[in-house]
Amino acid sequence: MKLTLEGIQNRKEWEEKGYSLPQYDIAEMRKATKENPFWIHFGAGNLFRAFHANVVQNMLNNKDLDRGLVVAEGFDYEIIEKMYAPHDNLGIVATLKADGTIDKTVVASVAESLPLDSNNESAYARLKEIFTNKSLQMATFTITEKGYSLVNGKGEQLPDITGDFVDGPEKPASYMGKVTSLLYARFKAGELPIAMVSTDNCSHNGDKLYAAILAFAKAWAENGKAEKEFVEYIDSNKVSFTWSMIDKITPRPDASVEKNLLNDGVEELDPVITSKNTYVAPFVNAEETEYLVIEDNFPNGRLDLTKGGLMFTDRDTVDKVEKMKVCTCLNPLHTCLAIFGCVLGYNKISDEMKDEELVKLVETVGYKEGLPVVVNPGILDPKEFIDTVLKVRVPNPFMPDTPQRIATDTSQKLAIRFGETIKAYASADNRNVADLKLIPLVFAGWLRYLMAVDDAGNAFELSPDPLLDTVCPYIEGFKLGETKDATEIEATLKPVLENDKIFGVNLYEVDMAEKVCGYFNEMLAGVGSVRSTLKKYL
Ligand SMILES: NC(=O)c1ccc[n+]([C@@H]2O[C@H](COP(=O)([O-])OP(=O)(O)OC[C@H]3O[C@@H](n4cnc5c(N)ncnc54)[C@H](O)[C@@H]3O)[C@@H](O)[C@H]2O)c1
Ligand SMILES: O=P(O)(O)OC[C@@H](O)[C@@H](O)[C@H](O)[C@H](O)CO
Repeated sequence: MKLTLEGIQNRKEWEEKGYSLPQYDIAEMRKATKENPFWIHFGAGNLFRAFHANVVQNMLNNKDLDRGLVVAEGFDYEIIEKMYAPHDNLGIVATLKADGTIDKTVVASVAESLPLDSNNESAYARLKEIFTNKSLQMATFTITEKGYSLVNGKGEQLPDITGDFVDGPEKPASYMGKVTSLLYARFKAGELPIAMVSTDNCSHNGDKLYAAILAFAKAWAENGKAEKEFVEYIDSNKVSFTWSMIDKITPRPDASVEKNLLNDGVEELDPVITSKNTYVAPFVNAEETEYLVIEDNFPNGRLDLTKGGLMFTDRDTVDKVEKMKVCTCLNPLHTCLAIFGCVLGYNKISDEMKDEELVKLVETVGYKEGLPVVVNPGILDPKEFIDTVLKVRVPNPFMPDTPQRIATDTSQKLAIRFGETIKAYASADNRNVADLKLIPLVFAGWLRYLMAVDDAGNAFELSPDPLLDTVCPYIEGFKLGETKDATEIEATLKPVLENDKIFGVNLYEVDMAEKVCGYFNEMLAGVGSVRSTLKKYL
């Protein structure tokens, strides 16, 4: 059983093994999509394949759509070369249910996959052709939070960005430069309307995309590389930068799922860790639960994607629902488990949900510290949401999610995942930041994590994070078994603790720095001291 257009011709063979196959004419769908694309996605990683592409597949099956999607990959071209091209853009989605069964679907909704690479003339020309097509309604993104950044960890502009600002839209090297050059082509084609929809886990994600693209438009206009009307176009109601909230736990492709598919007879499933550190395979594995709530602002109209389960609402509701998920009911709890999971030697998130202290930790951070300051968005109930996260989704033993995946880019996530709660306590008349006992423990846990030595005293590898080079030097002087006096710790860690980009607040200004240092010192005492610190405070 080969995962190619030819390989799935023998439908009976796949269906006998329980695979759901596309119920539409793939060639016809691809032709229609190429002629009149309506949806392009940037970021060909796992979430896109498990969620966006699967939604479109379901809608194609139900005849709610007649066209699929185009995907562009602008950071890690290996994903296209190694996973999309050899499999004719097909992918297997393995949905891991809480009862242990796996739904297996061959998804064929990706009509075209293209590297967003300005050195690849034909692919770039094709992308411009897509962007100048009147039919295009939306561009979605899953490129991680750092994908929108124009600066490095020290706040310095990235060299590619500086070069692109000067050189203009002809041949940009940076991701956002490339995306802006496609929008420039759309502007030149008659200021055609479009919705730019970030579906990354960052607060007010649409604003991040807008800020990056606007910076390019302004720089190009200032440097005589684009008309000033291009800036007006980006700022006009012809181009929207909608906010969204996305939710579907999508772990990296897992060996147990690969084995299951191999046992069915599916061939050539080898996962790859690309040179840019993306974990990809011809299949993706994800949970069943999914939410995609999007601000309903589509200047070129939109098809009725509610039939695929997407929810459309106003910006204020998206804001509330995103805050509920990203700042309280899911992602902070994930980060607690990621940090302490790595330090306590766990390799599976669901196993951590059998650990008495860790369960108490996430319950307290979630229900006691976070939930009281959450605003109910109305369309999803925060209490029910967190209940399902902690009782069904995260403990699902069939989900091969790892603390190491979630620990990726922690420095980029602490501010939104915990900082908003701290700010809410600081600004409420009836609350006190000092009542937050465990959020500072998690911050201390992160500093302890950065030592890259687990609670048993063994070295482990830190997950990739753009700030490692910036923050690790402050941690270098600390050794397991060597506690220090409080002033010494604070003096060393001050530049980190006062960095509001990392924590969302300056920890000194909210009187939390001392508490974090105290916890950190306790966790330094020796082998087992992370566990004993958790026991002491939980
Ligand atoms: N996996 C999940 O459970 C999940 C759930 C909800 C939201 N998300 C959001 O989706 C994002 C992607 O998740 P995924 O599971 O697809 O990850 P993935 O590792 O499978 O794919 C990451 C994607 O981002 C791109 N990327 C990485 N670094 C980049 C950079 N510096 N600039 C531009 N592009 C870059 C990669 O090329 C790839 O396309 C997450 O960062 C998060 O914001 C993920
Ligand atoms: O994807 P990230 O890197 O923002 O965060 C890791 C996980 O917390 C995240 O992917 C969750 O699985 C996801 O947000 C669930 O919807």
